[in-house]
Amino acid sequence: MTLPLLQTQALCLTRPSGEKVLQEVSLQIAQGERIGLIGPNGAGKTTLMLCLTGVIRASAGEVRMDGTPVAPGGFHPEMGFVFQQAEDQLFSPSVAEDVAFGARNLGLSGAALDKTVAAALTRVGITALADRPVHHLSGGEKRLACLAGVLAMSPRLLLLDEPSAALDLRNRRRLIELLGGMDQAMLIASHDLELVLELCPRVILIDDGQIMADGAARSVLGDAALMARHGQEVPHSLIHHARVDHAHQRHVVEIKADQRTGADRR
Ligand SMILES: Nc1ncnc2c1ncn2[C@@H]1O[C@H](COP(=O)(O)OP(=O)(O)OP(=O)(O)O)[C@@H](O)[C@H]1O
Repeated sequence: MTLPLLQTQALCLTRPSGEKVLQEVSLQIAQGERIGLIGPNGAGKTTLMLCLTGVIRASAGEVRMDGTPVAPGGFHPEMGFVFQQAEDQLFSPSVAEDVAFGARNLGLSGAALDKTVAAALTRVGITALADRPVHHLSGGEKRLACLAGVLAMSPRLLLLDEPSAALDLRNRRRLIELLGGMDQAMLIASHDLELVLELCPRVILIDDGQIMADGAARSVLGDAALMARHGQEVPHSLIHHARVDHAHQRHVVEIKADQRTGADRR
């Protein structure tokens, strides 16, 4: 049996206030798989990503990468996390130095480091910003700089939190093409459902810290009743299909309340 790239088992996070932010989240991500993570504001998408990368410690359950437990607080360069708030991620005096930071921590230096940084800047289309102070970037430019910094570390799993937020149409399209051309696995949390539809064959819908559906993107995103129950709308480009293509509906894997046992829900 092939080991999943990343696997969680019954991941829970309860705040000191008693609020249950994640409840028994079990999922698997295969090598190279692209998954959209959708759900309303406050559903727990960011919190889940922070737990997956070990940035915050879950109250119960575990995360494994290649079968090995992910230690909270550890350095996990095989996972590249692009934060929702670019300001949380950028801190070096210039864009190039920021992009170099993680790669340098992985042991790159000299010409090899320069080459890696130049390649990452080129991939996201911000070569011209290399010497700019990070606090002189626009919101969209900051997001691209964050992405370049993560790509420079060649992670095997990318976790992208609202990657298209603040991007203009040209940069959003560039991002979709860039991500679509990559063979790394990625989990993309987004309210941009058209982007999710374009990039992700699989979608996980979470609400109230629980996985509510996990299945083929067109099936989950095209299920109007399911989407409405969780404050979502069927993406425009699917509305026609949702009306006429009932065949897809059969494949929706909605997790009913009485089935939420913490077992693998795929
Ligand atoms: N540091 C924190 N302390 C206490 N509660 C928090 C903290 N960060 C987030 N929360 C709460 O945890 C819940 C989940 O938040 P989270 O940011 O994971 O949601 P999300 O699905 O990413 O939402 P959005 O779509 O708005 O980005 C929310 O109720 C939020 O208010």
